Amino acid sequence: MTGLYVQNLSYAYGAKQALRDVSFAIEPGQFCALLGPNGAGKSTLFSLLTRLFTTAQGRIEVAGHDMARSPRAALARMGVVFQQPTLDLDLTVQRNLSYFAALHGLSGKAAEARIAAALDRLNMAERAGERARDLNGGHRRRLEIARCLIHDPAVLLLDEPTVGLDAAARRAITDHVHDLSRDDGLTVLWATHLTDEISETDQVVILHQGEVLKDAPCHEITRGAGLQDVFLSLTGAPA
Ligand SMILES: Nc1ncnc2c1ncn2[C@@H]1O[C@H](COP(=O)(O)OP(=O)(O)OP(=O)(O)O)[C@@H](O)[C@H]1O
Repeated sequence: MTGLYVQNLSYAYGAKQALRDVSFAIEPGQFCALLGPNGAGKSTLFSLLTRLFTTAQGRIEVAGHDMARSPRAALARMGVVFQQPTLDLDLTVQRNLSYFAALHGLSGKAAEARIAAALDRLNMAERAGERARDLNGGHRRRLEIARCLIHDPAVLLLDEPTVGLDAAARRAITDHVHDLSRDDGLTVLWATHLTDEISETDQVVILHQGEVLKDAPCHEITRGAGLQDVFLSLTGAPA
């Protein structure tokens, strides 16, 4: 299986319980929005999914690999875009990608082919020779998404990837990642607090104060109402 499974996950910072018995499953090729207001626990969940933190309470499975028992295999199948950009701004687009490819043991023709395919996928092929510093915010984010595809992951995790972007760039990035799930079969977990990034057919997991309040297709959660109104009434937070 190539999906993402989270079962009974809990995590506390000392006395502060950040996640409480969180469970959800994302089937292969599904786009799932993790929707939660500030402080809901999204970043804590991402830290557990990327193994920055570990917990004895609960289970994570990535593309069939148990995170606790086979962390290397699980992480190898995962592409991650963190909330804070992590590009080397002094390197070209191509060098940013070849550096990342080398970290994953890819070099030579194999690396070149994967880099070309990833740039093409994000409509960035003509930017390969530009320095990352000279790209606008939207293209820098696209470059980070291209980079997370290089090692051929099955599951993509994106933590509020549109923060700081204007409306057009936000729309472009959101559309690109929806395409990756629909056309390429990638399983996507997209953390956000912005309901307009979510499509009717997306799975939506609503997280609030460390607990899952809803886990269903968007249209089942809204039943004709606006997602923003539903989210607001569930969490009491401005969407
Ligand atoms: N290092 C820490 N020590 C203590 N409490 C923490 C720590 N990091 C986060 N928390 C608390 O855990 C809860 C979940 O935080 P988390 O950052 O995971 O939420 P979030 O949904 O990612 O929010 P945001 O959108 O603001 O990043 C919050 O109540 C937060 O204050």
